[in-house]
Amino acid sequence: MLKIVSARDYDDMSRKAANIISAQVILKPDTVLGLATGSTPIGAYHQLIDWYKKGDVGFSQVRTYNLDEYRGLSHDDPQSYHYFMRDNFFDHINIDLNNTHVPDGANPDAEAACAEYDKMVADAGYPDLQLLGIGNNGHIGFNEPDDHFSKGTHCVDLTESTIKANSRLFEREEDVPRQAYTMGVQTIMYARMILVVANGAAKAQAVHDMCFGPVTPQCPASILQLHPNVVLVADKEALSLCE
Ligand SMILES: N[C@@H]1[C@@H](O)[C@H](O)[C@@H](COP(=O)(O)O)O[C@@H]1O
Repeated sequence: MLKIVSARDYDDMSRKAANIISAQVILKPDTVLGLATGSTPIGAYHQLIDWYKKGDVGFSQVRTYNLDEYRGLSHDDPQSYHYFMRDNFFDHINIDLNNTHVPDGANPDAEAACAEYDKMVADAGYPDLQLLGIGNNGHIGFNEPDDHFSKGTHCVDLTESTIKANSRLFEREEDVPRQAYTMGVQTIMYARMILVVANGAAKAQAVHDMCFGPVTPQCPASILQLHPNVVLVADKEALSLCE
């Protein structure tokens, strides 16, 4: 079942998403969280930091598994998702960094890096709650439109549209890595609950296709229609084609 929650704007979307994550962690302090990068979830992370500082929620027993990482970036590279997660979330809450996991983009052996990550996520029993953003082309994690749905963690070639979209965070478009390690669609579907966040008109088509389009690997997010417990929190612009 896919439940749509409409938010007024980015801040409202972020607070609503943070409320859902926070409730999950309060109810199950040793929650396994699947986490996402990108601009969209930053507001939710900052809201959770604020509630942590006020003593409303704690992360001492939480374990996290991120969706993806660029291949070839070291953990300390400011463009890496390792760095992003520390900078925007982990360094500001009481999480044990040993309990946080991101695919090892610094390992050039793609097969080994992906197999190792898959095993870690499986050993953790898969996320209780998976937070997801959505790409303009309907990608989730870095699972790009394709002719089949992917299974476990694997190495992907990023599409031109993703490289272009993500280049805003790099100095030059040439600096955007061309490959990434990402959890597969099947792994994402193993999460017991999935929380998708989306804002802005650029996401309207992808959000529409995710909710109401055919279930097809051409829009990887569309498979979420088959998951028993998905919540989409999106602002009005992202929902503008869903009326
Ligand atoms: N790999 C990430 C995704 O996990 C993210 O959901 C998406 C949207 O990013 P944003 O939230 O910045 O629009 O793009 C990136 O490529």
